[in-house]
Amino acid sequence: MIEIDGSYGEGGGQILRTAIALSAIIKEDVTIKNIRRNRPKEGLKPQHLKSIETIAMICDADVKGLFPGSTQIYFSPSEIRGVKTNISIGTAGSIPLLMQSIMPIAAHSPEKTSLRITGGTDVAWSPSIDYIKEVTLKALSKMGYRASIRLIERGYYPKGGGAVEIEITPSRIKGVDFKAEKNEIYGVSHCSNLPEHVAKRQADSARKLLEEYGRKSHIESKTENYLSTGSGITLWSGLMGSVNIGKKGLPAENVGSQAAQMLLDELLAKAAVDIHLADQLIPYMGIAGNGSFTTRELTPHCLTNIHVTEQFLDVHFAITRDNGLNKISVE
Ligand SMILES: Nc1ncnc2c1ncn2[C@@H]1O[C@H](COP(=O)(O)OP(=O)(O)OP(=O)(O)O)[C@@H](O)[C@H]1O
Repeated sequence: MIEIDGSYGEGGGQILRTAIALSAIIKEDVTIKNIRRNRPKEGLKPQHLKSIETIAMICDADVKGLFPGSTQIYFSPSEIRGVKTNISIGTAGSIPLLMQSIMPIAAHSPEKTSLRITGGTDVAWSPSIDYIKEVTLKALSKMGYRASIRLIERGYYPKGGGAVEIEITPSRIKGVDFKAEKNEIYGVSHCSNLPEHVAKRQADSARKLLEEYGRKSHIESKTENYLSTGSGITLWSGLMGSVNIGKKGLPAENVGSQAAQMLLDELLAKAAVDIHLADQLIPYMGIAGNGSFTTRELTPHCLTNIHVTEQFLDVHFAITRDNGLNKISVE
């Protein structure tokens, strides 16, 4: 049995997602203690509970300690199988983060996995659904990963009510040496139950700042009347993305220009992947047993994911410097 200390490094929910996913893939029991110790309110939140419940269903696992606020769980997996089911995280729990926990496992199933997930699609401290589709999945597809994602309705904090369908096809993950790419910039600026000009102003201000740096962009504006009220913007270019969520008191112009600035920070660094994709790729590179990328900054999320992945798989990640960037390679 593997023991993981959930307070290590970043000490957040990602340790849990990576540990449970890898436990299911290598079929080895795991105990995780001190869950989310470094967060203001430690223990399992609805998003984490639903992730573990869904993974337990996919691999017929025996789980102990699965309740809201729990700080220790024991997870004992069996065979992975394809499932077709609906999952409701409730309110605005992050759909992309639940997907992050399930995606590595579903690729190892002998059958397809089809999930319809309800919750939040565009919430703070999480990739947006557009980021998962346009950045994460694009990188993973280069590694042989096969999935399709369909956005049905957006869900914003606090009401949620968003819905997404994901279908994952069994696939073999292979390592890739990711290189910096030069691509056009795309984006989607959206709002719900707010005037049309909110999404438009977000898009216009992002476009304007990108133009000042000589970058042309194609940003769609969308206004809908969904269950929840909110706004946001996701920009992407190759394997770089940026996400910003609107909030009361933050002018739409700032939502757009901050997203553009975050993307520019990534593009100007000329690394292969952005700082968020970097941490997300680690478990897949571990599974593949090879691959590399450069990234602008090594985040605590990335370093923690490396540590957790190394506890489960017989891999070592080397961290070196390459032309002023951080290079991560599987050895
Ligand atoms: N703006 C963003 N764009 C893309 N990915 C993001 C963004 N913000 C966060 N992420 C990703 O979301 C994940 C967040 O993990 P983290 O452990 O912080 O979340 P969590 O499960 O909600 O836990 P906690 O509530 O404990 O913070 C990481 O993979 C991170 O890279």
